[in-house]
Amino acid sequence: MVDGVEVEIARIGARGDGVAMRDGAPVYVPFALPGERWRLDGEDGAARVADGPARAEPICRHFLRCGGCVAQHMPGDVYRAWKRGLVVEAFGHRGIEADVAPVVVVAAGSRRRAVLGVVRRGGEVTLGFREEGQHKLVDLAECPVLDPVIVAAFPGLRTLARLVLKEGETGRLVVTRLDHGLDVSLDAERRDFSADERAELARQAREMGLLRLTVGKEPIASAGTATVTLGGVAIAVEPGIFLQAVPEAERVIADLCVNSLPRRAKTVVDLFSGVGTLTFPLARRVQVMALDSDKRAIAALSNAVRHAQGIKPVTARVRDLFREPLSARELQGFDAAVFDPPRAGAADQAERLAASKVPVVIAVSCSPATLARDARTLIDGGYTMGQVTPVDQFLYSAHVEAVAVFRR
Ligand SMILES: C[S@@+](CC[C@H](N)C(=O)[O-])C[C@H]1O[C@@H](n2cnc3c(N)ncnc32)[C@H](O)[C@@H]1O
Repeated sequence: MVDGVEVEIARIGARGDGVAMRDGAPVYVPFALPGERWRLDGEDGAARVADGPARAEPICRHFLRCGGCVAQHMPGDVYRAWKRGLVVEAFGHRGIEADVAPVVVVAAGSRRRAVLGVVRRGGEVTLGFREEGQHKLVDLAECPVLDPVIVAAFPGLRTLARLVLKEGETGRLVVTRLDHGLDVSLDAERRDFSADERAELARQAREMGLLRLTVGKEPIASAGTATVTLGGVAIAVEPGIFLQAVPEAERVIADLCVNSLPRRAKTVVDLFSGVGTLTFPLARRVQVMALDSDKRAIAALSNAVRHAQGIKPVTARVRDLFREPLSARELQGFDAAVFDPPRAGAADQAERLAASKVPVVIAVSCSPATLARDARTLIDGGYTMGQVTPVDQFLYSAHVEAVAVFRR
C-alpha cells in the first residue's frame, strides 16, 4: 500500500476485502465497504476517512482479530449480494450466465463442526480459529457462529489441550456435535502418553460429558455410540469424518437433490457420497448407488443400510473417483447423478458425466470456482443448467456452498 493515498471502495472482493482501483490496478482494503473512502497507510494498514452506507454491528467481540470471520461489518443486503455474487462471478469467469437464486442463509449458532487451533504458551492454552496463512490465534471467549454446545465446551477443551501440549506446541482440535454429544479429536505432535496421563484425559472427557475423545489416532474415552442421523437413518461414524457444516444447510441441499429428481426416477448414483448425507434422503424415494474413496465413510454407510427402515435398496462401494471416474458406460441406466466432490471439484468425473446420457445431474459444491469449471464441461457436453442455489453455511466467511441442476 502507498502512504497517505486516499481511495474509494468500489466493490467487495472474493475474500471479503473492499476493492478500490488505483492507477488501473486493484487495491484490497480489509473490512472496507463500497462507498467508503480509506487512506492507505503503508504496510501498517488503512484508515477510514469517510463513511459510506451504514455498517452492521458485528455480532462477536472478536471480529476483526479472529481468523474465522471476514464479513460481520456488512449490512445484511450487502452481505447476501456479496455471497450470491461469488457464485455469479465464478460462472461468469467460465462464460456462463447463471440463473442464481437468492442465497439461503443459515441461522447463527448452528454450525456443528469446528476446526480450532490451540497453542500452549506460559502454561496457558489459547484456542481460536486459524485462517489459512494466518499464524496468530485469538483466544475465543465466544463464537456466535458455532453451536452453543461447542462454545460451552471451550474451557474444557483448553484443559484437554493443556494436558496434551508441550510448552510452545500447537495442535488442532476437530469438534463435532453428533446426535448424543460432542466428538472431539485433538491432533498434536506428542504421542507418548503414560497410563496416568491417559486416565487423566479420560477423566477430563467424562467431566466435560464428551461423547468421544480421540488424541492423535488413539481412542481415549467413549460414552456411547457416536451417531449422526441423516435422512432419518442413524449412522455410526468414526472420529473426524466429513459432515456438512450446518444441519439446516444439509437439509436444504438434500431437499434440492430430492426435488430435482425426474418424476419417474428409480435409480440414482451418489458420487462422493461420504457417510450418506445425500444418499439416505435420496433412498427414501429411489435406489441409490453410493461411491466414495474414504473406506471408513463407506463402511459407516453400509452398516447403517443394514438397520435402516423405509428406504429403497442402497449399495455402497469404495472407489477413487479422481483416478477412476465412473465411465459414461457405467453411468448408463441411472436416472440421475449427484456429485459432491471436495474443493478441487471433479474435472474427470464431470467429463464422463458430460459424455453420458444421465437425464439429470445435480452438482453440490463448496467451491464456486470448481463448480463453474465442471458446469462448463457439462454444458459443453449438451446439458442445460437450471437454477443455481447458493447455500451460506459458512456464515461470515468468504466461503459459500452451491447446488446446480443440469438436465438433458
Ligand atoms: C464435500 S464431501 C461430500 C460428502 C457427502 N456428499 C456429504 O454431503 O456429506 C466430499 C467427499 O469426497 C470424498 N472424496 C475425496 N476425494 C475423493 C476421490 N478421489 N474419490 C472419491 N471420493 C473422494 C471425501 O471422502 C468426501 O466424503
